[in-house]
Amino acid sequence: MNANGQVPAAVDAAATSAPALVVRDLEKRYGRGDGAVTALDGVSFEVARGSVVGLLGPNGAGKTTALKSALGLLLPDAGTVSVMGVDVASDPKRAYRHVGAMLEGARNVYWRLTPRENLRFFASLQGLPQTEARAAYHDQLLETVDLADRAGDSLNDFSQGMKQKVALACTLARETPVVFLDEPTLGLDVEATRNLRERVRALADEEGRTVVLSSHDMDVVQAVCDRVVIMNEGRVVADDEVDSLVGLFRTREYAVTVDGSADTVRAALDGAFEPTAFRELAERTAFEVTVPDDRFYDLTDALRGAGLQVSSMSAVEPDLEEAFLRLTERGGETPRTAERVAPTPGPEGER
Ligand SMILES: Nc1ncnc2c1ncn2[C@@H]1O[C@H](COP(=O)(O)OP(=O)(O)OP(=O)(O)O)[C@@H](O)[C@H]1O
Repeated sequence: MNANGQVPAAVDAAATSAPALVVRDLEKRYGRGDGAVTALDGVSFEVARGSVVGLLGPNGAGKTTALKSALGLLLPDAGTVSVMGVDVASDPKRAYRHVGAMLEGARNVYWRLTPRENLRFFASLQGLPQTEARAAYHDQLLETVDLADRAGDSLNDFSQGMKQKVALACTLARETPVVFLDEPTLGLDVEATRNLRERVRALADEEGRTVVLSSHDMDVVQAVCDRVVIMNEGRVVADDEVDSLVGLFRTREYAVTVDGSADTVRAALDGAFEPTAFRELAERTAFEVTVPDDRFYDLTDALRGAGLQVSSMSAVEPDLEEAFLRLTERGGETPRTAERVAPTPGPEGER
């Protein structure tokens, strides 16, 4: 719950049932002629209300350009964005009332004010009255970023990391239904990172707010996000639940140990599979092998045919980092695996 004990920020009538964020067919090129860079090449995705969605991609994938377009800070060449049902291009002020953003490199806080004064200031800009409940909410936010004991000190003496924490708390103090966080854990220490993870989940689970999070920290993304949208070279290459993306690769890579030599394994599998990471143990050989779903029994048959007895076989547990690397490793070309996770048109389920 927020300072009012309810879902924050009044939502206007047009916005009552639309998804929190709808991005449709966004295109953006920077520059002209030979030097032009295509930053967004037909980007579409939706974010359901009350969910936490990670926007991921390697450097230059177009994440910041997409977020800036969603905030109306940048005009796309084509496509539309709506926030809580409000079209950003035709009604930017109304759309902006629904969204708070902390963009990388833009830490807009007032150095002469204290953290508590900053929070009050950003809340009042949003038209939120100063109540006791709101003051208590601000204390909670300062706890989250581990600055409760510095709440009354001037920011002038704060380190960069501390100012960033204040900026994060100020973004949340606007109590907007949608929050964009660009690299929110950059520069945060372990304790503050853990608090932030919990706070982000609480924003969605307890306050019903929607968070779009861009981060290179896959542990954070895997821990807090319901879904991820992965971009590469200006396109969406995956849009799915975190568990599904990780699961895409779950049954594919196996760690195998057989009774027999590495040479026998190579002779049995080479040409048909690509065994790697060989380790010869006494009388046994351990190796890893990637197997397409429909060829698992070809693998076991080939080993058995060579007289090799399998003493252990386990799926190598992938994580989001592994999924991310596999989905983006092939440059601009959409990876084959992503065809299974490409976004399907149609509304997201409301939570
Ligand atoms: N103002 C600009 N002028 C020219 N090219 C730009 C500009 N801003 C971004 N680009 C280019 O557009 C592409 C997408 O950049 P963008 O910053 O959106 O990517 P990103 O995914 O946010 O990357 P990062 O993770 O490094 O922040 C890149 O090739 C980048 O060089």
